[in-house]
Amino acid sequence: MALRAALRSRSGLSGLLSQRSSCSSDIRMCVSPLLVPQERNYSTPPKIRVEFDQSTGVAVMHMQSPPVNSLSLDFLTELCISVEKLEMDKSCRGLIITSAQPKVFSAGLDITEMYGKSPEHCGAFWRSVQEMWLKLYGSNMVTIAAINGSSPAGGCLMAMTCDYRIMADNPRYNIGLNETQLGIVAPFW
Ligand SMILES: CC/C=C\C/C=C\C/C=C\CC/C=C/CC(=O)SCCNC(=O)CCNC(=O)[C@H](O)C(C)(C)COP(=O)(O)OP(=O)(O)OC[C@H]1O[C@@H](n2cnc3c(N)ncnc32)[C@H](O)[C@@H]1OP(=O)(O)O
Repeated sequence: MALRAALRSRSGLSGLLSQRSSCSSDIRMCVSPLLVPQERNYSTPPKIRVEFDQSTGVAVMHMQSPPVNSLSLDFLTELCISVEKLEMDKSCRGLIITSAQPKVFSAGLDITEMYGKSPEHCGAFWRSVQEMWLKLYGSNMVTIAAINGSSPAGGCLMAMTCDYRIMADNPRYNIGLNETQLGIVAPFW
């Protein structure tokens, strides 16, 4: 419901984008080396589950945030912390990212994080988006997106930052960038 409300109100999204565009030139400087999980609500189930096989050196990261693994601040924070932990374990050489949700890899940025929120919250959210793709793109591990469902927008961005992508062969699964349809303009970064 909140997504539909946000999509109806383009002004909410464009407000966010104009804010972010104004600080787009210093996005890299905004990125913190470590995301502090201040806003993680520990009473909720984990959104990320990692299985690491010591014998192969390969970790599988299951995204398990119902219904559609949308990239909320909490989700991105957990994901980045999980990647950091694996990075610190030198025996982990490869990372496979996949979805535990049926039919959807990731629905992209959580629209509800961009609608009716304070500038501070929007800033923290945007930094977490940047942190996610910089961390995956810059990872020393071999990263693979096992795309077992639709992966629009930010979901596509996440997949694109991996070294390899393998997508389930199902005509119902979509992947690509749809910001223009949403009225979002990707800022410089
Ligand atoms: C912008 C620049 C960013 C970075 C700069 C760096 C690089 C630039 C390069 C890339 C840019 C990356 C861009 C990111 C922008 C975004 O990601 S904006 C988000 C765009 N996402 C979408 O438009 C996806 C919309 N959703 C869908 O298409 C479908 O929901 C989906 C195919 C994923 C699943 O379909 P289905 O299984 O039928 O489920 P429902 O549609 O019924 O949805 C179930 C509930 O989930 C809610 N929901 C869906 N998507 C989102 C979302 N993105 N955020 C929050 N909530 C979402 C939906 O409302 C349903 O909830 P309800 O049951 O109604 O309560």
